[in-house]
Amino acid sequence: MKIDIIGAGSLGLLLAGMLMNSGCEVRLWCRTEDQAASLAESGLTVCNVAGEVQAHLKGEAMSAAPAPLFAAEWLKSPGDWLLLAVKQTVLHSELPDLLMPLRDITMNILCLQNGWGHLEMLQSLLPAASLYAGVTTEGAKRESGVRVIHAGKGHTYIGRWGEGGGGSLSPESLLAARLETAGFSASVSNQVETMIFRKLMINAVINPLTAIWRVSNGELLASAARIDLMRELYDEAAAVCDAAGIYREDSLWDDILNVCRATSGNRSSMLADVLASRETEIRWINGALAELARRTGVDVPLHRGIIRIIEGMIV
Ligand SMILES: NC(=O)C1=CN([C@@H]2O[C@H](COP(=O)(O)OP(=O)(O)OC[C@H]3O[C@@H](n4cnc5c(N)ncnc54)[C@H](OP(=O)(O)O)[C@@H]3O)[C@@H](O)[C@H]2O)C=CC1
Ligand SMILES: CC(C)(CO)C(=O)C(=O)O
Repeated sequence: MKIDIIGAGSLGLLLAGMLMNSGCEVRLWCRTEDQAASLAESGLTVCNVAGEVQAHLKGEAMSAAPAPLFAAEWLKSPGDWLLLAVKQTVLHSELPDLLMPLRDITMNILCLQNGWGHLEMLQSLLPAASLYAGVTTEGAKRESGVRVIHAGKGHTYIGRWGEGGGGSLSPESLLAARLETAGFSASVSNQVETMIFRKLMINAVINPLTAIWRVSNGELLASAARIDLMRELYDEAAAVCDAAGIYREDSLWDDILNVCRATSGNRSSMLADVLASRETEIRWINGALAELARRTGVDVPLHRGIIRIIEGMIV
């Protein structure tokens, strides 16, 4: 299986390193020539949280190049899967131009972004492509352009966007099997919309509060005042899901508390973005929820307020 990955950040490097280590052909498409050159020189290292090396690929084994070359190269030599491992912000701003030459091409694309709204955008941009959502609880943290930490082992659900799931020989089943061979836990889901919303609810409660209070995920549970506000955000989000007819498990609130415990030392991705003065993904997480609330006639004043607070942090 030949896999292209656009985005050589935390998740992209983790996927590339583990897939290549298990013998898969991977082409990695970076934002900068500098990172592609560093990877060709130093190779790629994946470590676990204890600092032990899980995979090391030598520089000469790497196929890394700047992303603007991707479309022309793909047309010359097509891959089986394209994995998009950039942030929502980039997916909506720079990726459309980069992918435009593939507009009429039939190809399989897996979108790994947290949040909601990107799949519709991509489907209208690339009407011939088969789009899949990848909802992952893997934890990845890039240490440098050539080194990534596998910060937490999770599970990845892969599901066809817009249509029911396929059978055992469907492209998504083969990709899930390939990820399993690489050491990940992965399976196919034919309820991908439910999975996306479940992850969105978790991110909508945890991410903005960690970013505002500048605390780790676990520190959200340190006081009753923090938990109360989390609960109020959750209740608003749950009302939106119910009004929109989106299934939600009864255990979801407890699941959110458990994510805080399981990732207690983690800096959420939104806190990391705020600390690095990068635009956050709030528009596609709480923002998507607020938009759905508007369409279903539910009021979500806390989410609306929190979106403005986070957006005001980046100038
Ligand atoms: N990290 C994780 O554990 C998880 C992440 N996700 C989701 O996965 C997505 C990616 O997250 P993550 O890997 O953490 O993010 P990172 O910011 O670590 O990585 C994004 C990468 O995209 C690159 N990039 C930016 N612009 C372009 C471009 N025009 N062309 C090619 N590459 C570009 C960045 O390059 P540069 O650094 O040079 O700017 C960076 O390497 C997000 O939507 C996130 O919500 C989901 C679950 C877990
Ligand atoms: C689950 C959580 C909150 C883990 O940090 C996450 O997905 C994120 O930080 O974006």
